Amino acid sequence: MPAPDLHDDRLDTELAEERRHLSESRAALRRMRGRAEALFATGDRVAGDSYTAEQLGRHMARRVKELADDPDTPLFFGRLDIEDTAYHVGRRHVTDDAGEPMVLDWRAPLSRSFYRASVRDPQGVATRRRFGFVKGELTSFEDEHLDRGEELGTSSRILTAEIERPRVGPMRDIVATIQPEQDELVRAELADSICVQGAPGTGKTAVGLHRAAFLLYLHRERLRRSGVLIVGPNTAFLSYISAVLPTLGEVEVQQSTLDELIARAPVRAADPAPAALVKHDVRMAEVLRRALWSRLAEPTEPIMVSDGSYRWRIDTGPLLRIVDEARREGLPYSVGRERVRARVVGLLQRQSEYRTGNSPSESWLRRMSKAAPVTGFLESCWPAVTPESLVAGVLTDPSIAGDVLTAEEQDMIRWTTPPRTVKSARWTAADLVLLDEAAGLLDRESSFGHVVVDEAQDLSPMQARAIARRSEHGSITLLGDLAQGTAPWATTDWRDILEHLGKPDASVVPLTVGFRVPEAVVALANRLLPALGVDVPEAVSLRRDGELAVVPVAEPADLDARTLAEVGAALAHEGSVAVIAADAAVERLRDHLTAAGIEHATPDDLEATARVMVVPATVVKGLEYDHVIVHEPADIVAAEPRGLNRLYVVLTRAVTRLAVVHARPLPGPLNIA
Ligand SMILES: Nc1ncnc2c1ncn2[C@@H]1O[C@H](COP(=O)(O)OP(=O)(O)OP(=O)(O)O)[C@@H](O)[C@H]1O
Repeated sequence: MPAPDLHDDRLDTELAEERRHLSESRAALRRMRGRAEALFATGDRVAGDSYTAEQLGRHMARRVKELADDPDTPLFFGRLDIEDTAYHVGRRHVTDDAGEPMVLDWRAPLSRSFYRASVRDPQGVATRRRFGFVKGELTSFEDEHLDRGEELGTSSRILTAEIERPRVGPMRDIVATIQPEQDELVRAELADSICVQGAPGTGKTAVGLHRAAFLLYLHRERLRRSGVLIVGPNTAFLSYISAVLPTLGEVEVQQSTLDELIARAPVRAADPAPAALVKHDVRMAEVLRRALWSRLAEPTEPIMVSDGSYRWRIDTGPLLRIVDEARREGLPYSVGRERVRARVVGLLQRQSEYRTGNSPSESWLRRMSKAAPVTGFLESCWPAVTPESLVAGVLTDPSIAGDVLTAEEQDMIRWTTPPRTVKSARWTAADLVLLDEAAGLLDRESSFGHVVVDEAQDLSPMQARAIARRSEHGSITLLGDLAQGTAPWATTDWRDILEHLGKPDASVVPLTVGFRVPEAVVALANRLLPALGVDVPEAVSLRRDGELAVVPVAEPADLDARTLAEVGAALAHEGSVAVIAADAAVERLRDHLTAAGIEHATPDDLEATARVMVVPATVVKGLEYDHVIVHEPADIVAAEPRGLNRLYVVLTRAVTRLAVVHARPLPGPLNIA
């Protein structure tokens, strides 16, 4: 019989101890949750009034939710040994009944060393331990004895396994394996606005979401009041990322597309491309500003108003001064209008005080502010305007733009048949951006404490201004890749967008290490880069595994069948499968899958169990799949002006295998050997 391996024995004992710590931590978390639930149940009885009861109730409900334990997610994933004390690092704090920490939240100051300590700068850490899990079961660990000069970096087995694991379902958090360059961004100060330029799969989305969670932890009360907003490119993307923050215990972050954020009216019409381009141009802000303020007029008549006992009069001279002063104060239009009204009433009040010796009552002041001569004066000199009436005015007669737009541009946005009333206007998506700008000229927009914008390279200047209004008193994290810009107005220089966002001094930080796309696939996609007209660093993939197949099909009629055969081949492996095709081919391909009896889903269906999806090229941004089958790249390129950028996005969605099936010649830049 072979002698027992003492080394293995020691490891087994340690593993058993760690497992015990895990189950004790789970039990402690259950008790924490139990206590929170008990408090929740009695909350309304201890609260003094219904408002406090509601506030307390909401707080407790959130706390109970935050303390939910997901049996499939490890409660801790690392351990730091510092001066003979072991600290387990996990998704949230867990304390024992005496309040002693059993697991430290990954965002706690001490946990920082888990991500940053190195042999060169050990930060007091003797050993860093990473745990391997299979479905919530602790199965292994890996130690780095920093005090003995051992450091694994990206060769960590556990990191590699995490990166290479097959993808199924929505995006997961990366707390266990955040890399030092990512951690620096995640833990940046709340006051700092940053712009992350990163090649596909470098973890930009992950960094943005983890930064939001980190800021909420550190500035809980402040950000709870002002709010944190995540802006993503489309609903499929938002569904994909929606689970990340809740798994990190953050359940109160607003996640929205830009269109949803500014949707003050339904979209019922579409613009021709040239008109949309003009409407998204930053000069439209100036056009709207001019159109609005040109509505002011000089007072030409005095105000004469009676309160039933006396008659009062304000001459045009003082009225002119009031309007001029309010104009110079630079207030939003509607705020200025109310200020003018208040000053007019103030003058009436002074006259009344002078004549009667008494201060008039509140109701007298209210009556005067609504009196017909006062509102009549306002209507002629500072008329009420709504966003809809302002934009409708400009689209009915764009000549108000003067020399800001050329005559040709004015013609492009002019309504051919103006609606009978503003209410019946059929707004386009670009009009909503204008309506939002108009609303911002009329009133103050409330600002979030922090805004994360993903795929930000696609923001138009006017869209960036919509976000600027919502982050005026907060900071932003801008995430994107200039090479993935597909919108007609996509930026080629981050400084331009940052300027429109009102954060010109934000630093632009590159991320270059790719965690998604295998090296061979990155190499293919990188062939497109020189043709994209942007200056960005190439991605370097951490993944040496993965497969790439370019599949020529001789007969165009066989293209779909060959694509289906690739789906069949992919299904023999573990993980998700996506056919990505030009939008026009999507329905047809879905029908083929149905006819072949292959279960399939759409990308925004979170509940779907099917492993296969057919995804239109225009919605695949930000998403990833284990096996990607790209159907006819030439059609994807031909479908839109920035088709090559779209193809670059499409080719960089694969985690394990990419098959490019084509009957037409491959787009030129892909052919460079
Ligand atoms: N430190 C990490 N550890 C493990 N996985 C990571 C890490 N960083 C990123 N990933 C994984 O790599 C994949 C790509 O990340 P993410 O989607 O955030 O990249 P991205 O830069 O936003 O990509 P894209 O430009 O295509 O939108 C995701 O599956 C993410 O979980």
